[in-house]
Amino acid sequence: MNIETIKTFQTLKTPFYYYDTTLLQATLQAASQAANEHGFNLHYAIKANANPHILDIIQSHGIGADCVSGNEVAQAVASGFPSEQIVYAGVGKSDEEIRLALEKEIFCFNCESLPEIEVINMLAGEMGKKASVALRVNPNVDAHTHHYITTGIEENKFGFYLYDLDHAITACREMEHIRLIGLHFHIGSQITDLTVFRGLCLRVNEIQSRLKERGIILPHVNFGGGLGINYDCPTCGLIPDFASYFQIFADFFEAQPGQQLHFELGRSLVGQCGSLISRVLYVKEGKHKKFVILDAGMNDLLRPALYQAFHRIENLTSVGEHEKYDVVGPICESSDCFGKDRKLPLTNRGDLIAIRSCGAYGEVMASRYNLRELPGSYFSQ
Ligand SMILES: Cc1ncc(COP(=O)(O)O)c(C=O)c1O
Ligand SMILES: N[C@@H](CCCC[NH3+])C(=O)O
Repeated sequence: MNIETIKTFQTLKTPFYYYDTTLLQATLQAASQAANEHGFNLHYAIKANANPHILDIIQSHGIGADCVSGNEVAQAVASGFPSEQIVYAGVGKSDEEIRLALEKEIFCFNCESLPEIEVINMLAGEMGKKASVALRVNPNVDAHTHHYITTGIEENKFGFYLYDLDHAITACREMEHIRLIGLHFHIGSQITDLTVFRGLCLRVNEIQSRLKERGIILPHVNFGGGLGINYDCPTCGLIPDFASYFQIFADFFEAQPGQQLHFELGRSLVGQCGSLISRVLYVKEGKHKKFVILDAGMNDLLRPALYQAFHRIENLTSVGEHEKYDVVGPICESSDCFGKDRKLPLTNRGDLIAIRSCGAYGEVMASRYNLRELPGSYFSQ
């Protein structure tokens, strides 16, 4: 962040999210180019950041949308994502949400259980429509990420378990208002070991050859999202290595003739462009440590409290000698801590602090806990 930007921050009410739109544009460009090289279809997982201005920028790159609620579907449509590029996943779609998605004629429901598909079939019938459906399969592939954000092993609630798949396909084919068009996978988030995706490809190959023996080839395969970002050193990896990520699917997935591949990236598209900017309210000396108390709390950025997630913390306005601090918020919870023993320049009341890599699952997970205001958002020019 340059001096002019920091000067502007001084005039703004903190805390707020700041988005570097130049970086966002460059990231979207890199991702689209890498996907296009292989003819892959790219969707943006709106759950990562649903700020309308961010959505405007993303949809202008011709990227589709992956949604997980009726409101996300409505927002995607309102933001200009074409219906035929909208997919909708989630283990608990309500009747109202399903009706809305049918009305908007989205490309595909990524379905997670037979009871859900039976309801979609019934509602589509009532509305005189046919719903396109992909089965989300839980492939039992460990994503080697934080336990809370692993979604593709059998203990997780997500998707059809492998032993249920044959039965589910047969059942779908008997439903009058369901058009079965594909398979969907999403094994977890913040995956930094790319060999995990190779493992996913190999498992999907096995699943496909089993289906092929039954004469079943579905035209669409969706590999979900999950590509991680570098939280330890954002500047070392401002733009994730999309080329290597997509190359894995090109190399290891045995696509059937005419089969289309889809991806739903969230974090890797928006994570590095956002920072949470806050002010130091107090510096408090404890017996064993010093605390920097910010005017931002876990209600503004939940990730450290929820997943013990690491985010880099920078003092934007002080330089010089360093000290170790615990950087905490004002919320009445001990987990309201953004970082322990962080080395920062000698820090004072009024200093501006940036918490980096907050573009994904930051603003969108903010709450009004303790009846605090929601954080604002600003964008680079
Ligand atoms: C079904 C589905 N697709 C895509 C994503 C996006 O994941 P990520 O932000 O890790 O790319 C998620 C979130 O984990 C998801 O649940
Ligand atoms: N919210 C999580 C990721 C969950 C992704 C949604 N399935 C995070 O901040 O890392």
